Amino acid sequence: MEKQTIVVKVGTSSLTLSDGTMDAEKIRNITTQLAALQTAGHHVILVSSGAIAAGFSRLGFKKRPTKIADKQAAAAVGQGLLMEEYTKNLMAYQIPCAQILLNRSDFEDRRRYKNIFGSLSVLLGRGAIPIINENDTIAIEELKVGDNDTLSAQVAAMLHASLLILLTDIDGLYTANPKSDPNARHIDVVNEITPELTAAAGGAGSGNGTGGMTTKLSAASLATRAGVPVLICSSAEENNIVRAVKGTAKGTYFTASGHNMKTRLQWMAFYAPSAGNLYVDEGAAEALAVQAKSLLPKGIVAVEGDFKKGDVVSVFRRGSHEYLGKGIVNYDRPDLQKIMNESTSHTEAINRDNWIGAE
Ligand SMILES: Nc1ncnc2c1ncn2[C@@H]1O[C@H](COP(=O)(O)OP(=O)(O)O)[C@@H](O)[C@H]1O
Ligand SMILES: N[C@@H](CCC(=O)OP(=O)(O)O)C(=O)O
Repeated sequence: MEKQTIVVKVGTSSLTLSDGTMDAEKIRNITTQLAALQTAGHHVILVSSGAIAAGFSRLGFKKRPTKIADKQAAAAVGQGLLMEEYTKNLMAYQIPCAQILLNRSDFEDRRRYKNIFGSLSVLLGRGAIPIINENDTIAIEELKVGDNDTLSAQVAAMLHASLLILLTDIDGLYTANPKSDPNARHIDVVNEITPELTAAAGGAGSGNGTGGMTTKLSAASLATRAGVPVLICSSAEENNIVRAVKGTAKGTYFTASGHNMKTRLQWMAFYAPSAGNLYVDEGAAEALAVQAKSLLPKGIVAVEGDFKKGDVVSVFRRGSHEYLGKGIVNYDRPDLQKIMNESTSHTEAINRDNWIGAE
């Protein structure tokens, strides 16, 4: 096996018993497989849900709570218990594991983004398995929509992983939710995430999981765009993580649509807030969208926002306001405003290397 970086995301539905509490046997099974991959020389990162499941009964709830504050409290208790379980299992293989709690928004701040990358790189370089979960106590949207799927895609993209494995309680994506539609057919390979496919993806199947296939598809969209293929497969099949890496697991495989997007461009494409808008004429729109050229000040017809040199701005076609992409601008707004629309040669407004076009 060639040495690879593998990100595995395991959902609540794959870590729990039918009453919603943590299943230690399932955790042991997953860690055994991760240890096998790590021992074979791969870099392995686990994104694990399950904190709420591990904590609610210890906190005196009879069943999995539904109120946000209750879930956050349960997760605060359960996260430690979950890590205790992973640590104990991985210690048997002398593999250190690390807890990292993140939220989607941590990727939007450039310094935090770099820090995540920095510590993950050290952990992987020193043979540890990072175990990531949402920072549930402070999560706002994530607890409602089950965004560990997205988080795992963000991590896989950042690390230029060879594969993102989304382990769940079903063996892949179907044309409809098989739990409610007996005619649903399994989809083996997805080369393009079309609106029809998104419409076929429904919400969570059990009372334990959140997000269902909807969040798995948006995760697959982010990862594949950054150049990382994705496999959705079942955690119930024996040894399925190892089989997924070998290419023999049954599941739905999403081929990478992009090419190994540079980490700096990923930040710009997926997370960077836009500090302003530029509107360009037809010639400039053609140069950007078709000829893969830089944006010159002469092609800009209007600017909006109080942006500064080095900020990320969005670019639109004049008239139709079609979104063309995002880039790092080389001027403060007042300076660009003075020279826009002028044909004298100037430094590019956005250099091609700092540009990411719309899909
Ligand atoms: N088109 C579909 N194909 C397969 N599963 C689907 C589909 N639409 C909805 N689902 C549901 O998604 C569930 C998996 O998501 P979820 O319960 O959130 O799991 P996890 O906890 O692993 O994230 C499946 O059990 C299934 O019921
Ligand atoms: N962060 C929460 C789970 C949220 C989540 O994404 O759940 P799932 O859809 O089961 O992966 C927890 O640890 O309980």
